[in-house]
Amino acid sequence: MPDAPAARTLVHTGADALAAAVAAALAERVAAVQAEGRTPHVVLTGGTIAIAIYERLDAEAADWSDVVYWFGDERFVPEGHEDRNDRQARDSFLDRLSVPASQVHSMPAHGCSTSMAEAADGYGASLPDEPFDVVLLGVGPDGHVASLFPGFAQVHEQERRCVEVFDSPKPPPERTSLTFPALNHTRATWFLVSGDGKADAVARALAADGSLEETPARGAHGRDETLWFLDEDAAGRL
Ligand SMILES: O=C1O[C@H](COP(=O)(O)O)[C@@H](O)[C@H](O)[C@H]1O
Repeated sequence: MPDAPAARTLVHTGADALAAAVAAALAERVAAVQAEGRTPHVVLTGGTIAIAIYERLDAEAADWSDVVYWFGDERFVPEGHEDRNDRQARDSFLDRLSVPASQVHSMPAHGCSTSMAEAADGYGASLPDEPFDVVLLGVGPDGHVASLFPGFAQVHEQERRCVEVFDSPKPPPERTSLTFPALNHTRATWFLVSGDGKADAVARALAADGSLEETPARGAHGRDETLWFLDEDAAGRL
């Protein structure tokens, strides 16, 4: 298989401009896939900039109901809890754009009938065989993506597509997360990063040398495209 193309950075003046640009780019990509006669599969992330992007998604710019939505990670708290990434996505765009619940594949919540490991494996087994169209990823100041944290064994998982995470350094402590084999089964990976607090992580992720152990974001890439949507603060140490 040919090597994935090199990552590209797209730097915007601030968080608002970044959010508007990603919202427009996502609408364009979704509409382009729909024009090919396919239903796009998009992996959602949580996080501050992601919510700002979701709030800007324009009802007229694409058919948001004809998209299948997945999650890159989730907080293992009860359904409807405000810490849930799916709750944040519902509040910021899924409900507003009347996306049917059948199009949204949430990760299991605390209170489901299985263990976290079984819940993670069940989600992994439900993932499509075809590559995702776009995987959206926020990046933590420590360089984590999804719930793959520096120094955690889950960063190196090669067999399971979704895993349980205990003792997350960022609350809440219990989570489930796609692994790199699942996250990288995608045509496009878009990193969404805003703010000075993430500038070191961005610089480490894009440096020629470095380790996945220290900066998990180094491990995510798309088969056709890897884009880093940044604001000037997040790009400040490149
Ligand atoms: O815990 C998480 O954090 C990251 C980034 O969040 P932010 O608030 O620093 O932007 C997010 O990408 C991930 O999905 C989430 O579970």
